[in-house]
Amino acid sequence: MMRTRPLKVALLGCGVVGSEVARIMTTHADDLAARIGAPVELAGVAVRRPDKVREGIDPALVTTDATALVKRGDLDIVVEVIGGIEPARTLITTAFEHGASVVSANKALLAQDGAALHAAAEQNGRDLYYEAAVAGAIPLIRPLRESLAGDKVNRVLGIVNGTTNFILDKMDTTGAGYQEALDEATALGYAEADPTADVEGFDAAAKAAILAGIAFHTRVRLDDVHREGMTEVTAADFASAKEMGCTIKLLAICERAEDGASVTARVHPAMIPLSHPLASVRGAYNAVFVESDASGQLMFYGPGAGGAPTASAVLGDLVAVGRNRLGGTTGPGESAYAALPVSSMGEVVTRYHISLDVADKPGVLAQVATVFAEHGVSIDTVRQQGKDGEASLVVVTHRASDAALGGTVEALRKLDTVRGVASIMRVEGE
Ligand SMILES: NC(=O)C1=CN([C@@H]2O[C@H](COP(=O)(O)OP(=O)(O)OC[C@H]3O[C@@H](n4cnc5c(N)ncnc54)[C@H](O)[C@@H]3O)[C@@H](O)[C@H]2O)C=CC1
Ligand SMILES: N[C@@H](CC=O)C(=O)O
Ligand code: NA
Repeated sequence: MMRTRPLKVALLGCGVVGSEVARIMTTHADDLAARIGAPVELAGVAVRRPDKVREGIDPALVTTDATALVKRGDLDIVVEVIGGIEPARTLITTAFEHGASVVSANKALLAQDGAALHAAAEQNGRDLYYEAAVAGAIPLIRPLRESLAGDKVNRVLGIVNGTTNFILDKMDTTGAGYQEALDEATALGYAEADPTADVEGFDAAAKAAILAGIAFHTRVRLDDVHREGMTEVTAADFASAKEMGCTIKLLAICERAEDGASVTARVHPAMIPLSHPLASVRGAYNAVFVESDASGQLMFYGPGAGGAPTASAVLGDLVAVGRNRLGGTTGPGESAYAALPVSSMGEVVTRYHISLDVADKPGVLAQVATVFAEHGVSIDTVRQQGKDGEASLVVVTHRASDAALGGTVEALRKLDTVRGVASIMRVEGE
């Protein structure tokens, strides 16, 4: 039966995502009401620039005072799509204190302060939902939190940043320059307000922290995630990858250690074979593999960024939270009971592709191979190319720990015959 009193929703932020949330709330109002069991009323919209024309939004609802809006006391749900840490954090906490549930797309904030926000939601008997915070439209948070709650997740691996996938894809397939591709991703609404968050891997690391936390029932914060961005990936790296039958993607990888006693989370560019499904993830699409004991391997794929896809996830949360409000209940909160330690990058085990500039003279190859052996890193293949008395040596290793590889590279740099380490790239997905 439809309740006549509407659920009151406040929208904080009306940018790329917020404007799409408002649009769909209006155009799909009847369906949303039928699905929730009560009409949804847009009760206020907090913006920074009040003079901007916002099609479909009643100017009387627009305010620059987000704090006063969340303190109104009659709101059922606050949708936070401002981004950043403050004032978003205070606004969300204030919304809980004044009786509202919260839907947010803010991965940066959740990765930094998720535990405190969950606690505030629980203390006030309200919901905190954030499907849009990871991989845009792709349902990932709810499947991990709910559908897989009876299984044991061992690994989450994937492409979780649309902007960098868009850039790397363009560099690989059209030879476009980095800046040109980044400008296009920004114009399309994929990039963060400060795109450094995308290209330096902070955004993907925040998402990795959120995914690892839910997957392993353990608190994982942004600082626990090893992070390398993609700004140093060059056309030469793509050429090396092609020679190996690979391409390069910025990956987020969260793993449970083999003994189950700890977990790791990392973000870095990696070579993956062209035959791997992640290699064909194009543009701003995301794809995430989840491996669990009983389910085996699951793949989640779809648009990972952009206004409308992200709004889809926000509205899905809005419906879920709205139903909870009507039912006088809340959904699952934070689950961190396992409290596993998060190990450092040194303990991660994977394969490596290393490109060295060396002197082209007898004995160099043996010298280099000895350094690898001394550090317990086993070589899979070596390829050498001569160029005017100098040579380039491409070594691909078997699986080794990051610590062992680090020690190897340090020792290689000390060899007189090694002129430089041109690139080191991890090889995943084999
Ligand atoms: N754009 C995308 O593809 C996705 C974005 N997100 C997240 O969604 C959130 C919003 O992202 P976008 O819409 O892309 O950013 P945006 O920069 O287009 O929109 C944010 C809006 O909030 C406004 N704002 C800032 N401070 C404010 C304040 N104190 N009061 C009221 N309004 C304020 C800004 O003027 C801006 O219009 C961020 O947390 C972002 O990480 C999540 C998934 C995908
Ligand atoms: N900037 C982010 C937006 C979605 O989370 C991205 O590019 O993935
Ligand atoms: Na999502």
